[in-house]
Amino acid sequence: MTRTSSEPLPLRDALHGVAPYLEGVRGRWVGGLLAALAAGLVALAIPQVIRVLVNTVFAHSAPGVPGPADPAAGVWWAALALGALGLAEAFFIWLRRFFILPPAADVENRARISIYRRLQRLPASFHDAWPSGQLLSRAQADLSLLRRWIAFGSVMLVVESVTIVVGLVLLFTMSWQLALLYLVAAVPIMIRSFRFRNDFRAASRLSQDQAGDLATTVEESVHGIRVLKAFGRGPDALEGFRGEAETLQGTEVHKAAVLAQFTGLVVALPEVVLGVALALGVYLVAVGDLTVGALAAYFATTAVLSRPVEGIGQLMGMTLAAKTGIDRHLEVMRTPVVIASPTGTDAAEEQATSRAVASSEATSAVVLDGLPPSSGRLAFRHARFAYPDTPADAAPLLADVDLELVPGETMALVGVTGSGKSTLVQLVPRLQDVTGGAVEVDGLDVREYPLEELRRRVSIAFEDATLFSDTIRANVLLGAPAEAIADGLDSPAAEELLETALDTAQAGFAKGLPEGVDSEIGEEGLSLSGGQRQRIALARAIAARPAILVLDDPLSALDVRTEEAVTARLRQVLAGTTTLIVAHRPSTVALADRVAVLEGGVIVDVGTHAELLARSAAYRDIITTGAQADRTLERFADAGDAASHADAAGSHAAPTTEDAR
Ligand SMILES: Nc1ncnc2c1ncn2[C@@H]1O[C@H](COP(=O)(O)OP(=O)(O)OP(=O)(O)O)[C@@H](O)[C@H]1O
Repeated sequence: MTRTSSEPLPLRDALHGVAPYLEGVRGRWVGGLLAALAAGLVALAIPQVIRVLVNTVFAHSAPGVPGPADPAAGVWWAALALGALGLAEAFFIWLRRFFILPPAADVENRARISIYRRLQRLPASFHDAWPSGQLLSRAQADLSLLRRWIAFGSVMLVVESVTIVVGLVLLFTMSWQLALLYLVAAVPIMIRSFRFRNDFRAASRLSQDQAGDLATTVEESVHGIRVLKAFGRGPDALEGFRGEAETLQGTEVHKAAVLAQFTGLVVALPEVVLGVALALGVYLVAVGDLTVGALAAYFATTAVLSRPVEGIGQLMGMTLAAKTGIDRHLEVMRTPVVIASPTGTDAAEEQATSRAVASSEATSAVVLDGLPPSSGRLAFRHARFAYPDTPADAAPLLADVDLELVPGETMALVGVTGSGKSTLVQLVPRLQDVTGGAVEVDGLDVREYPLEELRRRVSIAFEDATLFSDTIRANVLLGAPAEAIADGLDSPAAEELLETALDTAQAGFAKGLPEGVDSEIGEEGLSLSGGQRQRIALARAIAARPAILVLDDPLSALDVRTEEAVTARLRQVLAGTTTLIVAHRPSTVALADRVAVLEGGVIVDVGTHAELLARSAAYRDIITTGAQADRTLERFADAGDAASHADAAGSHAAPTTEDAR
């Protein structure tokens, strides 16, 4: 999916958008600019010394013309001045880099941290809509463009413009006829530059968006490499990638052609004019209207001017690319955070990051006054929800969900595939927000809680267990209460929490890995089996010690016996924790205190497993499908390893059937 913004932001607006990143670096940028200006002016002074030098020599050698008293000394002084000016120019160039490079890297870093933080805060629906490659390119390539523009482009654009203006003034002081001739070349260049600006900006935006799409394709195919291999789709994926890469190549070539056309004009026109200027200059010297020194200085000045005149197109291109990068960055930064804390803590956090204030200070300020104590009560009050892309005339996915869980209760949520179970449970920690009605935790609407506090009370484990490339210890203790890990992830308190969580989730296999719980589990935990990943993710939810545990079918990849062992331990260890578990199989449902049936966007029945079996045809339908799956899995398990079954039932840390398999 390509995300292309049709309208570029007005310049003022774009600059205003990046202003927070520039705080504290403006002084150094100005210092760098002054140094660069000084270098440019020194470069322009060199031809003036040449003029004096040449006039001195020619004045002395011309017969009948009175020369200076000591022409040799004049030459030495001029040579010395040239050397000194060369050294001064080199020093000022060094000073520009010294002033500007560190703050430019700082700006890039701040912007990168800000966009990362923003991505954390934007709702799940934003991430559903935006391809990851687009976000990657906005966090990487676009910000590198910004850094290069601050460090080089912005400064040199000012310096080269000033150099051109001052150079033209100097040319006029030497010979107005020759200067006028040089200026004639500049007018068509300026006219052409307006068209260039529009063409290049459009090409630049297109290439940056296409680069983002290409990054998405790489990311998706690396992520799904097993599927591509298994289905032999590698060559097709390569073809698709080649197509996208060639499209980008075409755009880049077009971009280069636009730039080359402009640069060609900028280079060629002054060169042609210089040829004419040589003839005119010699004539002016011959008729005595110009000194030889001034003619030499004229050409030396045009040589100094050639770099800025030729480079101005590149610098404009760089400026436009950086502007496009800023627009793309701000597109993400200005996407509203629709799921936010009510107290304004989010805004404070964002500001704090822009100012590069230590994040720990910024995020810890959560107002807890007036919040009810955590008891584990959970209720859905006429909750409605429809995804944003639902047609206006279609019924919402969740039409009117009314359900209450008492503290400590385990409730299973069942429903046919696609009935909205996962969506419903995501409303609890506000991964999605209700579009009507309310979800209450401990008697208070979840939208009334600071997000940090809500997510402390509610912990969730998903069917699709996402792990991070870190140790098992770090993954499990990811959401652990601050007090448990205050002394580090290997403190006794953290160790105890880790033990209990792994034991409850039947994830004892972790201890058998080469480095036990300190084993690195590879990118996204792909070195583990699906069932092992699910159990680590479950242990992570348990280690958060929530008042309310939401489990979105987190045991689906386990065999029936391992699942039974996990569920039985869960009930023991989490006796006081309210648990809402999305379930498909009778084995999970049977362990719940009550079961709620979701159908047609409403809860159609609530009761114990036995009660529902007796009275609900919908429930019997759903559960029969689940039971068939159970039996199939059981047959696999029986054929597998009977001995590991005995282990699983008898010892919590022992390998389960799934591990043995
Ligand atoms: N991000 C999304 N944007 C739009 N529609 C979505 C999104 N996520 C899910 N849906 C749609 O909402 C419906 C319910 O999905 P959901 O995952 O909540 O169902 P479920 O009952 O959990 O299904 P399953 O039992 O298969 O896991 C489906 O039709 C699905 O296509």
